[in-house]
Amino acid sequence: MLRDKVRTSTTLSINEIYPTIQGEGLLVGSPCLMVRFQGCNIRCPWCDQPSALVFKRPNTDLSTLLEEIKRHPHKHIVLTGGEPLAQPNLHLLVYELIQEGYFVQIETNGTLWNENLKVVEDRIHITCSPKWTANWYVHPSVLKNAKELKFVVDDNFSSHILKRSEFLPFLEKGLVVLQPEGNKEKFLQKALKIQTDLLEEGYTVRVLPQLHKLIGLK
Ligand SMILES: C[S@@+](CC[C@H](N)C(=O)[O-])C[C@H]1O[C@@H](n2cnc3c(N)ncnc32)[C@H](O)[C@@H]1O
Ligand SMILES: Nc1nc2[nH]cc(C(=O)O)c2c(=O)[nH]1
Ligand code: SF4
Ligand SMILES: [Mg+2]
Repeated sequence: MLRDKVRTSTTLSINEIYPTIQGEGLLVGSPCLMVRFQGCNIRCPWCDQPSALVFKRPNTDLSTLLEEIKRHPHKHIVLTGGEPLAQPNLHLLVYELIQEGYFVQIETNGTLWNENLKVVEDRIHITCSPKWTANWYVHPSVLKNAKELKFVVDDNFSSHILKRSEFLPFLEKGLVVLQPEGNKEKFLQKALKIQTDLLEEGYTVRVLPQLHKLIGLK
């Protein structure tokens, strides 16, 4: 059967799969299965998943990956990395997950898109985290489909980034999360100051440290 052939001939580059609580963004607190891919097209100096940036493990075929996912009770699947949209076959996994009734979230730096996702674009929760290491570039299709923008607040971040024309609609709709780099106190205070200043201008942004790091989860 064609579907079986696709499942056994398709491979993806997996770093790790583990159950946890969504520690970031608008879906924070939700029990989820983290599916972390290997490889990323950019390099952020403070990336907290450095082991996922390299290709250490051999690829996994789609059928084996689906069997592993189905062994868990979780319905919320977080596709992350590394950069999940750098996986050429990501769409084939997403099709299968949606077909099986999973809630699919993609954590992405936003620089890449996969046109094969167009047919399911309205059924994925895309969390886009734009990066200065990519000069804040976000692919137009990611901008069109993202449910939230999550900015890491570090020394390079400032609120005028949020006023860029491509990000302003998210700011106006209250769909921006400020995430202090490394949960560091100085970046938490910077994020809170930005939040207060923006409130004076009529904008509401959320400040959310990485919950999993605070409660000792991965
Ligand atoms: C490791 S990345 C993987 C997915 C994708 N490459 C991306 O950057 O969105 C997952 C999330 O962790 C955030 N992140 C990475 N390192 C961080 C750090 N040191 N402090 C806070 N957030 C960090 C990223 O901005 C992103 O929102
Ligand atoms: N608990 C937990 N939540 C997360 N949300 C996004 C993560 C990521 O690395 O993409 C992440 C992570 O690494 N752990
Ligand atoms: S884009 Fe994401 S995975 Fe890639 S280096 Fe930056 S934070 Fe890490
Ligand atoms: Mg992480």
